Amino acid sequence: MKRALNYVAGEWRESESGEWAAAYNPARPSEQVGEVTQSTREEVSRAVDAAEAAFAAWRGLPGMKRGKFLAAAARILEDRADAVAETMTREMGKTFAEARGEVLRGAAILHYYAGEGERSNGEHIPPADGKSLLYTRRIPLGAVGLITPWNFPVAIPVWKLAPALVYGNTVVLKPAGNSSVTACLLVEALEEAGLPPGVVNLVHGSGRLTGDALLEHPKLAAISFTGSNAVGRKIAEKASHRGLKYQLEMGGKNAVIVMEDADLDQAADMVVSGSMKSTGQKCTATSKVIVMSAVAEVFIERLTERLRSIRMGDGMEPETYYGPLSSRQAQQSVLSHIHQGQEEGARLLTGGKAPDAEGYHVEPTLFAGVTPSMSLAREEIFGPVLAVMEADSLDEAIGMANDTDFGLSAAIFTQSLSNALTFVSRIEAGMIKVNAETAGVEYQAPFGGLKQSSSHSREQGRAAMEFFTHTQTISLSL
Ligand SMILES: NC(=O)c1ccc[n+]([C@@H]2O[C@H](COP(=O)([O-])OP(=O)(O)OC[C@H]3O[C@@H](n4cnc5c(N)ncnc54)[C@H](O)[C@@H]3O)[C@@H](O)[C@H]2O)c1
Ligand SMILES: O=C[C@H](O)CS(=O)(=O)O
Repeated sequence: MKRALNYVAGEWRESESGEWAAAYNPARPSEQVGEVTQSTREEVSRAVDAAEAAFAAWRGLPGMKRGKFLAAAARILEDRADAVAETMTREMGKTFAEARGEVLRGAAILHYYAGEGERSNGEHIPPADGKSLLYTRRIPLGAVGLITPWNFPVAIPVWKLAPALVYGNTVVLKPAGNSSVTACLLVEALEEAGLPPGVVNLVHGSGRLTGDALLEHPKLAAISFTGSNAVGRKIAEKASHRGLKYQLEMGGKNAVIVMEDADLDQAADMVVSGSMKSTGQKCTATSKVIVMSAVAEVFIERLTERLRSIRMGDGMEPETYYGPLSSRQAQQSVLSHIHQGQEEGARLLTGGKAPDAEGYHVEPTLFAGVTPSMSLAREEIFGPVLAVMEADSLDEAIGMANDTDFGLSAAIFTQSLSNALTFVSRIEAGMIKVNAETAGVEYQAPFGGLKQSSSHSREQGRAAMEFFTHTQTISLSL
């Protein structure tokens, strides 16, 4: 069993609080997989101090040198993919195959941002007088706080810390409680890559206590958060109160539209994958399908058949399609949404229960007859629950897909270029897919949502530079 310690100024330490939180395997709740040190406010504050102290020297390194540390960490992660993946599976439940893929995705992101250290980060602009030198440059922010969720314990911390570091910032990472052990393995890779002490710091503990301690530290230069809207709103309020730069990526209620001319087998396969992989615990997961009435019966039949063939189980077993929900609380929340859907009159076609087995499982669940006012059509469920709605036109379907406070991801299945372009031009989502599932983003492209899904900056790709740097405009008259 691993002890998740803080990593501050290059040293692994347990908290002076003497308090620990036990971590259990959601597939086998009797199996303890770790214990996580619970930081005090002072310890979080000292982590920011350490990041601030390391900032001047780190920003002073050439970008190429900073990038080489990231590339070294990527290679270490690649070498340890199996071990990190097993820890992730046993800590938060996703299948080993997905966990291993995520670790390699994290390594790929580190390699991508290593390359950023060699790319231009400013531009020369022709001056009005034709003589002076007018140009821009990017400078780092300083010590940055990163608060991350449990559902992508490697990919999300990496897609924040990699750009933060290569652009010259130092960081304090606060992972979610049920991904703390995995976060330690990530930071171990960065440490072994030779990052100087204080460049990366890791603190564990209660979200509220550590979050408040980060947000209140006068030397913190920015905060990047990924998680629920409820917490995001609190962070935005505290950050804006002190004029702190902040970035929020939050919930989603992601729709798929299935047109009459769609390849229905392809659409059914992609809807199942988008809604059920990772047990539906993705911000970009498909949660509602709006199908043209003319093909609804056939499509629902094919969807139901696929969902009933899904095998739940322990994510370490190769034949498992999806594992348990990440915690008992998550399982109960999903079951509560299912119950509310039934109370509101939606038709349960398959699933809907927790199987009589060890682990926080919920069956693949499909509802039909869902109307726009139902909670199944409006609220983020973050579980293996899919709502089918019917429409008679693309115009009606787009209206139903946009009828949400969120705007993260959306997809359409159609063979018609006209349908696809109409969808692209009118759907209110940051991530738009045609004939592909709503989940899955490419790290070299901007990622983020509209409306309440985001604070409207973008992560990943070169877009990350916008948040993790300031732009300076310089005019030299010689
Ligand atoms: N848009 C995206 O990129 C994206 C990606 C993954 C998950 N999510 C969202 O995250 C949610 C699930 O993740 P979660 O359960 O970890 O979310 P959460 O908001 O409960 O926790 C996220 C992080 O915030 C911390 N936290 C909790 N309370 C805090 C507080 N008062 N102040 C500061 N930090 C606090 C937690 O410890 C954790 O590290 C879902 O809503 C999902 O849609 C969004
Ligand atoms: O929750 C995070 C996003 O869903 C990542 S991805 O879309 O699965 O890549």
